[in-house]
Amino acid sequence: MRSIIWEKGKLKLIDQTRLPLHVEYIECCDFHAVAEAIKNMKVRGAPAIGAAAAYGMVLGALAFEGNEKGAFRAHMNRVAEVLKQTRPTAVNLFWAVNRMLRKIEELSGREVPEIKQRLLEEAHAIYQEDLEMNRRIGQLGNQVVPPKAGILTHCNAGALATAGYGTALGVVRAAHEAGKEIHVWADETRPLLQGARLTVWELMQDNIPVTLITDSMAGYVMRQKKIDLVIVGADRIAANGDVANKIGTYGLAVLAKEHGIPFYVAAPFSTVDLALDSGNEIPIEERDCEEVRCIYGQRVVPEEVEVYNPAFDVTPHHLITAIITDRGIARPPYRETLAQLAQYDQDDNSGRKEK
Ligand SMILES: CSC[C@H]1O[C@H](OP(=O)(O)O)[C@H](O)[C@@H]1O
Repeated sequence: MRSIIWEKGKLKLIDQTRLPLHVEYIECCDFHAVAEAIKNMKVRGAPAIGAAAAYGMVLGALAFEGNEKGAFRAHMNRVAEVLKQTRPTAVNLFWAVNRMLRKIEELSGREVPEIKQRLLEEAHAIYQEDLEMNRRIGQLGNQVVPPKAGILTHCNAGALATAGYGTALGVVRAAHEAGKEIHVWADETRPLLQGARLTVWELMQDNIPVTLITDSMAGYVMRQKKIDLVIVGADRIAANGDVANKIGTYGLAVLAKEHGIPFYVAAPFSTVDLALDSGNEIPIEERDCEEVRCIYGQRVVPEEVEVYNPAFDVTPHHLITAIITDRGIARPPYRETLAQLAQYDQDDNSGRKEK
């Protein structure tokens, strides 16, 4: 399935808040609609948020009337700020919007109509590159998956969270396609149940064996030796290898360490933020308390109970076995190996475009 479709000058998104019971697309005709879809998690997942925001920039550009370049740039800076204010943790959002702003600067000598067309091409490139990166992540990640493995996942880092194929689930798909005997144990992932609603749905569509567990069962299934490796996605990776990911990831990493189970993170290199020295600097989104009080809009707790709802946590690098990226697998010491992979893109002669 495709979570993001550009069609006839509009952006179509699967409404992920309605899955799996309803497969519905929403149509975004302007950048405000894209911002609302990101904020309300109708589209979610770090790479998917980035791609959606890039197309949001295109919608903003197409709405600009006239050809005065200074006014166009001022307008696009306002569009960028609206999109950047939607969610603070996934660096892919800021990476994608800034890449679109750089493209506008690169084209400062061109006329506005041409800039608009080139922005659409750049958004398509971001989307297509993400798809290619995920397949590369899958290929590389397959190396760490034994011929027969129980794999624990958390949240959804699949096709729905990206331009397609997935990051953590990209590794799962590649192992399955390679004929390995894998069984996925999917954490439901409270409070919004991305694991129960999205990961399970994706894997069942691909006939990949999956068992749903509650988040609190993870330690017990590890103790029962059902798990051979844990693999999760990421929303932001600091220079020292600390990883921000869906709330509950840190606890999984501690449990994996206790049980001697390898713990992998899979992400495109655009998720690495070398400007941040450690995970202490990663902004953690806190979301509406009603997300914890209700399930599918049905309140399940006493009204007005105090709630704390951080959407992410930070897993310290010493709990992470390896970080699987499209540029290679980084292992400790991450500060050095991530910096080497950053250089890889400058040296890469495979014809891939510079970011
Ligand atoms: C492929 S990155 C997916 C990443 O994003 C999710 O967060 P959210 O559902 O709030 O957008 C989660 O952290 C996943 O690991």
